[in-house]
Amino acid sequence: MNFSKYQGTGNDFILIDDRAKTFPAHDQPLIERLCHRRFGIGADGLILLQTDADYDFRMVYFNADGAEGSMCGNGGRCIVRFAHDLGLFESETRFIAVDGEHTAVVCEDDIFLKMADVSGIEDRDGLTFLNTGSPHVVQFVDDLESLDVVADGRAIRYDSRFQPGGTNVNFVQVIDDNTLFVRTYERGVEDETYSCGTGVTAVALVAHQQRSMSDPVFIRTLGGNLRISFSPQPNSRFESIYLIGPARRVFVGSITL
Ligand SMILES: N[C@H](CCC[C@H](N)C(=O)O)C(=O)O
Repeated sequence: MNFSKYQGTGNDFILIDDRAKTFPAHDQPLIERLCHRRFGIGADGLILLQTDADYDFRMVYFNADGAEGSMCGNGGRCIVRFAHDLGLFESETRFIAVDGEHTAVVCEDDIFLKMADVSGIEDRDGLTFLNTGSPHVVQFVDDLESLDVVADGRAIRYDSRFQPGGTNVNFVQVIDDNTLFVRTYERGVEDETYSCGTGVTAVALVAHQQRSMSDPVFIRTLGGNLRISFSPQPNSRFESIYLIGPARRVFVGSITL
């Protein structure tokens, strides 16, 4: 079985053209092994591209632990690039994912990915929480460089306030008026990743609400730079949210099952 490897700001994914629906999508140990960085290809997640009668394609996303995940923003940009490389559309596409419809535009290196509308930002006993397709905590810190993201992130990920599903955790340092540095602990990978698309989207919206940051918000991650534009609405609602940044094919190969 053939696969491609893509990365979006260092969040890396195995992409499989599953239009023939032959991939064993319920084999969780197999997906976990393929994502394993010693026993497999190595990736933060695995994404199937399937057909859909009403859209250009369907995105089915699995976390590195093999379980089907919620929406993945960097993976969304990667599957748009993959579909473009497969010749499924020219410059604009419409696809369906676990959190509903997405549109995207390919513009040279960058993919402009429209994210789901956000319906509110909560305060869960002192922690800021919102859902941008995946659940995220956003916490501002003063010194992000020296923070123990894995230990501090894991404590919040398993905190009772976010059970049963748990949450992803983003730590943010303000760099200047419209730039933030973000590091993320990702649920389902159970580690820090180089970047998280739904995570930085959550961060940008919280920065607008709590720090009056205007769009576009520029984000630095360990794996590169992203920007987020959005249209704020009353009651902490946000529409027309775009996650903008690069997504590239790294290599192609075949899996020996
Ligand atoms: N890396 C992804 C997030 C995956 C979400 C996953 N970790 C979960 O919440 O289950 C992104 O770029 O948005």
